[in-house]
Amino acid sequence: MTTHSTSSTPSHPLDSLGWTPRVEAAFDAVALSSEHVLLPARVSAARRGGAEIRLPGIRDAAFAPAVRRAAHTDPAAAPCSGDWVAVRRSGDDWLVEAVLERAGTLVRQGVAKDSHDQVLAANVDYVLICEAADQGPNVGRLERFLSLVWAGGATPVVAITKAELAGDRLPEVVELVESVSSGADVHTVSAHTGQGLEALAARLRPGTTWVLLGTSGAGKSSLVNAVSGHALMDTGEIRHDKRGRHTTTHRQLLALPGGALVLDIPGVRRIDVPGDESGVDRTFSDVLAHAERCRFRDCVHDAEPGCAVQAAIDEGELDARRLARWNRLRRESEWNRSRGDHRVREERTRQWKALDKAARDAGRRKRGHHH
Ligand SMILES: Nc1nc2c(ncn2[C@@H]2O[C@H](COP(=O)(O)OP(=O)(O)OP(=O)(O)O)[C@@H](O)[C@H]2O)c(=O)[nH]1
Ligand SMILES: [Zn+2]
Repeated sequence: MTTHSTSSTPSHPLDSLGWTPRVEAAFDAVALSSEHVLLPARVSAARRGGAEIRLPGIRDAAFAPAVRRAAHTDPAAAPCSGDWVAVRRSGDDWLVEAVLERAGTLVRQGVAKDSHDQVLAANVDYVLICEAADQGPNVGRLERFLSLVWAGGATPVVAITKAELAGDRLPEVVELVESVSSGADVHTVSAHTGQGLEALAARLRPGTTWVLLGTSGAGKSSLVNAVSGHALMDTGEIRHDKRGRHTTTHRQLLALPGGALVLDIPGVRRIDVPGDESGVDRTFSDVLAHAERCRFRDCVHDAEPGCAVQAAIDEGELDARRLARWNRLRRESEWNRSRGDHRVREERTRQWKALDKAARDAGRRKRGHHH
């Protein structure tokens, strides 16, 4: 990697991993209360029962097999890609003592009966949502991705990839994407012609952490390579010979030459809208703005008198299909929330039962002593 140390200001050795004052404060709080000497490290890849970590000055990722203080019952508390952790040396191993508080996460909703939410990436500043210009675009998918990103607290940026393939349709594609991306910047790019790469590269500020989202073949890897000027990621053609993606040499925390970091997470196939409805609300903030002017507070924007949403549709300000998609995502979000609540309730009941039984057993033992 090229180093850009032309300025005289000494940079913190952790800067290249995305170290920030927020993370520093979180680390200090943990380190000060520990009896051990702890070092901060960043997780480049999560593994079952451990994590690959990066420490400054140590080239290769180390494997940290034990997670001491992360809750064992909740997989969401186990280290994931992008996490900052406090580690200590133990013989030849690094032990993860604590997972530091996260900001900006990407969470896969646990929708199956017993499934937990799974944190795919942590401490993410920006998510670049890639949608290929020659395939649609699929605005419904885009809205799902946007909801997911907003709910996790990261900032979405949209990239219309393979721009040159859209030909004359490009302006139409851009307009459509922009019409559903309220609040997110849209970049029109091509890894092949170089269109829009400079503008995008300017947004990849040093020390910021990015995740790329998009369907397989959307051009994510090609874009990272083109924007960084290096073949950092395997693209479609190369992978053909390798069979399958996450091979042994696969690095999940990539440092771009400009200083930004890219977390390469396994493909997000299913996009379940998070139960946290704030993501959907934020994605559809334009529709919500109309809804605020409806006559009735509990307006369902169907056929009520004085419905400002329907009025906006009649006036051509709002696409009726967008309203339909909003309703659908809100329902899904509500459903996922209630399932999550149900799971939490069941877990709590289980815990209470176990506690109750333990108390009864203890009581029985005690009484046994008296007799
Ligand atoms: N014409 C054209 N093709 C592109 C462009 N960017 C990527 N491609 C092609 O699209 C295909 C998929 O690109 P990748 O970069 O591997 O896509 P990806 O999103 O990383 O795919 P996954 O790793 O499977 O998620 C490859 O054959 C690329 O050559 C572009 O700007 N223009
Ligand atoms: Zn209404």
